[in-house]
Amino acid sequence: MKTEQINQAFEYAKSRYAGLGIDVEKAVAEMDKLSISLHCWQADDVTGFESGNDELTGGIQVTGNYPGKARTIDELRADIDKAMSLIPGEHRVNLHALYGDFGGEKVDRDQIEIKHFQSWIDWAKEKGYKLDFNATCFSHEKSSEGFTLSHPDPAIRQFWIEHVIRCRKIAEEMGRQLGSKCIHNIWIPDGSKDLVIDRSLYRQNLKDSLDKIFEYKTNDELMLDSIECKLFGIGSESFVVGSHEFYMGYGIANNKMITLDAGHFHPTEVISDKISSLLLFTPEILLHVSRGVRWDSDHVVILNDELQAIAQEITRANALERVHVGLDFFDASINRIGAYVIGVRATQKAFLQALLEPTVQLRSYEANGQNFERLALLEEAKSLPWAAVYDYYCASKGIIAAENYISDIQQYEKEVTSKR
Ligand SMILES: C[C@H](O)[C@H](O)[C@@H](O)C(=O)CO
Ligand SMILES: [Mn+2]
Repeated sequence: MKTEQINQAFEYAKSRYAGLGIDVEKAVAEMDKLSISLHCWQADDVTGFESGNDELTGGIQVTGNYPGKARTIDELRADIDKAMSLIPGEHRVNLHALYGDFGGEKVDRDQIEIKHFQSWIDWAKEKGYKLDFNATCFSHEKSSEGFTLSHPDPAIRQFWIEHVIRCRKIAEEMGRQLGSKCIHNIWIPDGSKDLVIDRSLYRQNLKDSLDKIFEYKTNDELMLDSIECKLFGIGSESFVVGSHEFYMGYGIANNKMITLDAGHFHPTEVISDKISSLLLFTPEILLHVSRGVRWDSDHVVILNDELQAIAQEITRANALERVHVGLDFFDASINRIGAYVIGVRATQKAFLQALLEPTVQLRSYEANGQNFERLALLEEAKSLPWAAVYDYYCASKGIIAAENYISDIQQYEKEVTSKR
């Protein structure tokens, strides 16, 4: 696509939207404030850099063996940089505790410290990224029985409590050094393949562990905690301790953020419809933008109906500042950097489309009971020239617009990832 075409299309889009009372420049400026957190684990199939630990457990699975997976911290950082170079705006990087810079040393999870993440902070500072963080309660011998913070053995629970407290301290320091609140997410794999009699026991254990974890008070200006539920995982089909009800109850009672992962609910259940309810009761929300397909909750994000609905719910509720947006998928069957770019661009497109929606008119139709008019305008809005605005946004930020980024990724694959 040529610059001239982008500009012409944008001018047309601007006047088309102006006719509907929509200020395109304002929508673009709002979109530009949306900072998306890129999950580091897409680049290396959730392997991380712990010494001697490369088995992925916890009921999550990466399928595919496309060549070019990042094998070292330097490769992973280079891949994230490459992806960022193809995405307009300023974004964040979401790290997991198993991605520490351990220098080949065996550092157990209950021993990690800020020094193991200092090189990430320095790198982020140099590149202008902000960081988010996650405790890693899977891919470890002490999670091999399927339980961590809810384990019946108090010694195992204590090990994971210590790990999560350390992660919260690391997140706090990341926030301090980078001058931006670090979101720390807690997801645990705890659950069972088959029937469990004493569900209350495990849930009581998880509640007690979380209470102990949150006894350590962090500075809200530097970090915020979020807790993530799941319906089931591979090997935890019959029982998941941290269900939606569990974390929703805990989050509301304890003023914690709830993470809504788009792939963690029943196949026909959508997170878009949970946003306006949760925002009434929790301070903020963390979204894990993902795409469930049958049993898998982690396909590459695309611009589908649910992603559009998520963005619409947030913009219609005027809640962009209360929702943190992170990506969460892992696909090893295609170019991994391409997967990032597809996912972030799709997310940005969904938000831009939502910001360009003729919401004032739609609300007025709704208030007047003009439901045919509401449905008709919603349908027409789908084909308004929002894509021209997105291309213009890319170009205005000096980022390759439209499908032209495909050849850039092919080139990086030829020169870099295919040689790994
Ligand atoms: C690797 C992440 O912690 C993980 O994806 C988590 O957020 C999740 O969604 C597990 O299913
Ligand atoms: Mn998730």
